[in-house]
Amino acid sequence: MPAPVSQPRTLYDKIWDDHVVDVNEDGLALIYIDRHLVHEVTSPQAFEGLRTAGRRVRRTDCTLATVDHNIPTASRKNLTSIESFIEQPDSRAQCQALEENVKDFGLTYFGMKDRRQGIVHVIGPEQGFTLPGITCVCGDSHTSTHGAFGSLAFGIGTSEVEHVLATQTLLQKKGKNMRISVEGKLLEGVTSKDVILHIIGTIGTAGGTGCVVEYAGSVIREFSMDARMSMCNMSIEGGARAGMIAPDDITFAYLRNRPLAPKGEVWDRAERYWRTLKSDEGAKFDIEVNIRAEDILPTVTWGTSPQDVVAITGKVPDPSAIADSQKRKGIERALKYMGLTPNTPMEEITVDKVFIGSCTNSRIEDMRSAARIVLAAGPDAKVSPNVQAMVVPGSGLVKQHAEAEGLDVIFKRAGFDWREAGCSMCLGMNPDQLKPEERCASTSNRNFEGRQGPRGRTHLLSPAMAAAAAITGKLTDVRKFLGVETAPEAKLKVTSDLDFLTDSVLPPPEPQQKTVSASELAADKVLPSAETPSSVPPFRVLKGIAAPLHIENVDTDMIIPARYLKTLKRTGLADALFFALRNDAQTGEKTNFVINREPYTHSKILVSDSHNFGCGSSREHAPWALRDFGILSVISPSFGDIFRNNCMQNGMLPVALPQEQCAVLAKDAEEQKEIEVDLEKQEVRRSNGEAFKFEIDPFRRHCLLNGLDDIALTLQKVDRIEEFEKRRSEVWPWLDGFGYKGTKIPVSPKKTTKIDW
Ligand SMILES: CC(C)[C@H](C(=O)O)[C@@H](O)C(=O)O
Ligand code: SF4
Repeated sequence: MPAPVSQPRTLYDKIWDDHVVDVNEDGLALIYIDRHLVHEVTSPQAFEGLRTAGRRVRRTDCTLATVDHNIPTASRKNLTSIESFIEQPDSRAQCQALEENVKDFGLTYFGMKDRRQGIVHVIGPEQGFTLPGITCVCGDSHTSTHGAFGSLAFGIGTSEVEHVLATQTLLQKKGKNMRISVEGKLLEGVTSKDVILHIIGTIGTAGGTGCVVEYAGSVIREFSMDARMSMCNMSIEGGARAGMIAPDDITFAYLRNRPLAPKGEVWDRAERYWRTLKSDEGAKFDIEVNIRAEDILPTVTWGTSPQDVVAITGKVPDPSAIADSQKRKGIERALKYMGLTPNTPMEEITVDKVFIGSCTNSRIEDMRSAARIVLAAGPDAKVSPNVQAMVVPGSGLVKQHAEAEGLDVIFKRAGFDWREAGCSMCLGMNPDQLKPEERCASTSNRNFEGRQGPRGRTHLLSPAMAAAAAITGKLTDVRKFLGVETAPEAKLKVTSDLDFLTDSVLPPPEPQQKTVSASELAADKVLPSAETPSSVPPFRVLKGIAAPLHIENVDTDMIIPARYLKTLKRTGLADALFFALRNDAQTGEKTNFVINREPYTHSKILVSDSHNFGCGSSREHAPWALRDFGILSVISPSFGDIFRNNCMQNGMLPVALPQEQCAVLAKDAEEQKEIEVDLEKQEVRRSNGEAFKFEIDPFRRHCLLNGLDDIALTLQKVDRIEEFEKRRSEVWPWLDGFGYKGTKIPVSPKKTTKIDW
């Protein structure tokens, strides 16, 4: 509850304070979640958990579901059902499971036949589901996108998805405040994508770990909402779980008249509140980073981490010039994977594929920016003969909007493939994938090994740069296409998003404030006692062989590639663990990778001597795969935030120790000496008896030691949640279910009380 506070507060502090339902003695807070987006990959196990426990979705009016990751982007002209349309059986099963679940639990769902369907992070803002001042979560790391509206938005794992579905709250530790200011004037041809790539290159992929980043400065203030979303989207690539931008007139103009935005007097009231959402003068930031706009050039990545950036005018780095041996090895490894020779000018790198899409860059402005370059290349410009280029709009509505502006014609005429909405080749869970060693200029956000297909090679860049690469067949400085006079008839006609949101095809918004009260919920369900043994096995002391790992920034795509996320279960993933490292891509034979070798095939612990283990995607499949293999504890100098949380939700212990101690333990592991992780004493013991102490939140320690289930514990606080909801309805009435009439929603809930939008 907002208490009278005299201290200057940051935007993050304010939103946080407004959402605290309860705080433990050790500072762990239960925060209320205003908006929950759900997709097919990270939700099946969560719904199954609800079913098993006999729980329902607490706030169907605050939950919105869609399919995006698995779906084909081929024409939907012949689409009758998911069953007949999706060929890959495991992709089909996940999409069908979501369709079942939204029916069973009474959720609003944008299916493949609904033109509002699209990537979760595109449709939330588009519909006005995302609003300033809210907390917003999704089982997806790029939920940070929604912070562009001045909200606290972050990705969570599947266990937390279940927690939010059941309780509409999350247990959270407050992060640090970080501010990144970009001041000055951007050079021609430099876009928000270049700005965020430059920032990640500056702070590194672990730079924002444990922080919520506020982007500030004149450059950010001048950015449109689409540009702000591209920036906040990639906060996770900078290690931060959330990024945010103070809402302003640009934000309000974007939101006004969106289907789910408040209307009339409620809008006025909301806007008055939203205008208070900015960091106070003198508010304290734990970390401040200042970037000069003039230092940013059109930027691309050369390696396999989003921090591996270089200006397009630059060259592939030369590892022989790097003194630090670990860094040098990292670069050598990345260059080998990328098939690049040191000192090659970036503009000489030829590409095989171009992908314009993903939740970073698939909005209308991204489409326009790419189309502008195609136009500037001349009326007869064609995609280079050696290149296959695809454009995948972020939602059915973006597609329709782009078509109304004739952008599809510009792309198609030049030989681009114009597709239907979805995540597509961003991670290739559908048929859109790179072949081994194919090189792609991609507007997505991750260039990890195997990200766009096994052994595929990714260069991240802006939509304009991607279009330029498609035409020339090489990574190209987009500025070569600027200042080119285009024929008057070739100029783009620009129309408003709202034309596509308010026409007769969409049901008009209808404010509705009915919610399931906590007492209603409690009445038909005896709450499980907190001390009831749950399915999470307790963790006390773990002794055994540890596998040493010497790779920096081990991302969750490396721990488990996307194609193994298509499961409906939490088990059976042992063979998928570190798949690309354990299996030779050419021969299919087992490699010499550490956990393939004796005695490490029996590892119970994994020791990384390098930072940022488990960064990237929120896939809980990463800890599930480790656990299935038999590894129950990971020791590393630092962890990706979501991965760390996900481990603890599964009775696994992530231990953060100083880098020197990790190096000592990794050496012990190399020598096949056993290591003992003792949670009770909070220490890691070497075989010679030396002990390294570690820190852990007291509450998390208690839960792990006793195998306690967070949901059962939270449901014991149902009175506090109900109290919060009552006040929320009074103070922020626009947050209760606004919405659709329901006529277009193709679901008929079976077991649950139906709450219409
Ligand atoms: C599938 C999902 C868990 C994942 C994420 O969290 O980011 C995906 O969207 C990705 O981009 O890798
Ligand atoms: S990063 Fe890619 S896969 Fe993940 S949500 Fe965005 S578009 Fe989808």
